[in-house]
This record gives sequence, C-alpha cells and structure tokens, in this order.
Amino acid sequence: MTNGTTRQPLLAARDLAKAHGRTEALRGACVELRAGEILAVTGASGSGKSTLLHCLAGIVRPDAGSVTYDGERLDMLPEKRLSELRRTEFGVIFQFGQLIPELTALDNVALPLMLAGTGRTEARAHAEALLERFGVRGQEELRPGEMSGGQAQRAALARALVTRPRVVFADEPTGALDSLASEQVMTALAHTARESGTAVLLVTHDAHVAAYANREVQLRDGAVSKLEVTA
Ligand SMILES: Nc1ncnc2c1ncn2[C@@H]1O[C@H](COP(=O)(O)OP(=O)(O)OP(=O)(O)O)[C@@H](O)[C@H]1O
Repeated sequence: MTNGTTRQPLLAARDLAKAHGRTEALRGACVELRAGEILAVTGASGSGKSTLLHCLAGIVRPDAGSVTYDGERLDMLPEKRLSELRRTEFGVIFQFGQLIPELTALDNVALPLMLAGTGRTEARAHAEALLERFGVRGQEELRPGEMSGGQAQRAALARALVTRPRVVFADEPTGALDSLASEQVMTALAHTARESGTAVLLVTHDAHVAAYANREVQLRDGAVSKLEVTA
C-alpha cells in the first residue's frame, strides 16, 4: 500500500503501553508522523522517548496499543517482514553513530546498499557522493576512530540515509557533539527531509535541536503531555 498524501500519517502510534520489567515506560502514548515532517519527541530523562522510538521503528513490540505504518499494523508483522522494512524503508541514527569500527567511512556508508543488493562499485560511488554532500570530504578512507565526533556522526547520518528511507529514527543524534557539530548534523538531516520527503522522528532533550522540527510532542511518564507546532 502506498501513502500518496501527506494528510494521512505515514506512521501512527495509538495508546502504546510498554513495560520493562516493573517499569512502565509507555502508558497510552499516541503520536503521528507525516511524510516529510520532522517530529521532535522531547521530555525528561526516563519519560519513555527511546522506548517510543523503538516501538515505532519496529525494534521492540509494544505490550498494548497499535503502530500503523503506511496502512499496515507494524506491531503485528512477522519478524522477517519487520527486518525487511527496517532494512529498506527505515534508517536509524543513535547518539553514538554505531559505525563499524573496522570499516572505513566509505565502506560503512556503502554497506546498507550492498546488503540491499547494489554492486560494490556503484554503492561506493553513491556513498562517496553522500559523504561529500555532508561535508565529510577527504575523510572517506578513515575509520570511525580516526575521525572527529562530528565527522563520524555525519558519516552515520549518511549511512542512515543512503538507502533513501521513508522514515529516519534519530535518537539523540547530537547528544555527544558540541554545538557546531550538532548544527552541521541537524542542518544535513533537515535538508534531506525537506528535499526528499523523508519523515524524521527525532528524540532529543536539547531545545536547539528540537527547533529544527516542524512539530514537537513532549512525553511525561510514558504519555504525551504537550503537543505544539514549532515551525
Ligand atoms: N531495557 C530496559 N530494561 C529496564 N528498564 C528500562 C529499559 N529501557 C528503558 N527502561 C526504563 O524505562 C523508562 C523509560 O526509558 P526510556 O529510555 O524510554 O526513556 P527516555 O525518555 O528515552 O530516557 P533518557 O532521556 O534518559 O534516554 C526508564 O525508567 C528506564 O529506566
């Protein structure tokens, strides 16, 4: 099924509940994400932001409630279809980029394309163009440990975007960066969302980062407490 209109949410969570042992991380959280928008999820530490992101990205299954992606009940999909979706339609970026330390920046970015069946030469050419666009020029052959935090995170962003996902899940993507590097990562992410219609779910506790979003929802004790338009 396709989602040709931006009126219908591309991704929607309804009444999500999720417990980790005795801790109720989500208690009735509802959220909607539309194509092309950046939605910031903010809230105090422990309010359930990462758990919400994990449920929406199909990384963990909620205990109750529903997650609908492009008309499909994501929370009810078999694991095989879920992992295919995560590989082809979703991109993820976390606080520490999770680049593979043994691979160069270029090979890290090319890898998702190669896993999706693109030939090595073509994948590397595509990866190189994206790295250049994100200002990681001349660093392509460095390994993550040889790069600055900001460069490595921009490479991680390139890796998350190289397959042209419809949704990017970004969990504190600038949490380990100084303000200049944060700005560079967020500018690249916002530019891509605008240009390619990629929807971005952005978990952050940083108001400067949340300001890049079109909308913001604030979580409190596992549910949405505040919804506001920021742009
Ligand atoms: N794997 C887990 N096992 C046990 N408890 C967990 C687990 N993951 C999260 N929690 C707990 O669930 C609650 C919500 O955690 P979550 O990470 O979703 O919140 P958060 O808003 O993202 O927090 P932070 O801003 O500190 O990252 C917290 O009380 C946390 O300690």
